[in-house]
Amino acid sequence: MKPQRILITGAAGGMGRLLRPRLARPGRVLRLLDIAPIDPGDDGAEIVRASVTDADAMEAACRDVDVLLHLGGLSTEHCWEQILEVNIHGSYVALDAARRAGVARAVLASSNHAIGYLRPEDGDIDAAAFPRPDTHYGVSKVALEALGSLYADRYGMGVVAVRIGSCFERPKDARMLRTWLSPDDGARLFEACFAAPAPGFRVVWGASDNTRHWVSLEPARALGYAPQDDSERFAAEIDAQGEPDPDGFLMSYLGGTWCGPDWNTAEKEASAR
Ligand SMILES: NC(=O)c1ccc[n+]([C@@H]2O[C@H](COP(=O)([O-])OP(=O)(O)OC[C@H]3O[C@@H](n4cnc5c(N)ncnc54)[C@H](O)[C@@H]3O)[C@@H](O)[C@H]2O)c1
Ligand SMILES: O=C(O)[C@H]1O[C@@H](O)[C@H](O)[C@@H](O)[C@@H]1O
Repeated sequence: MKPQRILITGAAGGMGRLLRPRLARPGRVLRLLDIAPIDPGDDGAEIVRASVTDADAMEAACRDVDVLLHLGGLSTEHCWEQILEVNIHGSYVALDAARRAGVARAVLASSNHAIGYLRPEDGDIDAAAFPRPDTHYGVSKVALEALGSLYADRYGMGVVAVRIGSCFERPKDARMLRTWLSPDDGARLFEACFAAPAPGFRVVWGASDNTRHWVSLEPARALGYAPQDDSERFAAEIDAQGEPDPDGFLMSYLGGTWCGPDWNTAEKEASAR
């Protein structure tokens, strides 16, 4: 049987490193791509040093691939030109290379920041809510989702955009108790996205089964995701850091402080001119 080959872009990054051991298995080849160096490891992974903005390199990287897991790009706010080139154009290049190479499934790392301006106080947020991006970065994730929708409808690719909350070893603050995606649940969720039959295009929320939650997991569960972790086991430690201001940006918006003045990149760019 042909081994399942998964191309992971941005594999040198935080999530890529957390996911590599969790997604590796017999009969599967991980092809790991990044502009940054990647540990060769001893798991038989194929390493590709390339940019997601390089169409020829991406087409070569997509050859014989069954699934594209697109994590690569800028993972925080940047100036518009960089976001446009790396996150928006780079996502187009990656998806179009996948189409040309006949890759049937794409799983895209979208973000809570695509809907960052939604307010949890208005009730549990719909995972596939209409975009409310909080930054240029958030706009790039909306564009990523739109590209995914286009490639599903026009070219018949199965595409799942995961609006990831906060995927780290552990939650770091009171907001992340609401948005945390444990690395193990991250792997479970991506496996569900790889295996779901004929998903068409879906937008799902990427979080663990946190007691304190803001966004519905139902669309992800409908794909077969069965989360097993809950950030509550870190709650006592995080609560001991002190009660966050309930009216501050951190707790008022899904995107947290990214909705506040510290992340107003357009204003910073204007004042630097
Ligand atoms: N970690 C989270 O909580 C979280 C939450 C929501 C969304 N996401 C998204 O998930 C993805 C992975 O996040 P992360 O936390 O691992 O980020 P990260 O910054 O640690 O990793 C991103 C990787 O992409 C690589 N990269 C940057 N430009 C590239 C290019 N032109 N070509 C190829 N690779 C390039 C970087 O070198 C880096 O290794 C990102 O798309 C991020 O926006 C992450
Ligand atoms: O909102 C969050 O916690 C996370 O959102 C992701 O999109 C970002 O890549 C990451 O840097 C943030 O920590």
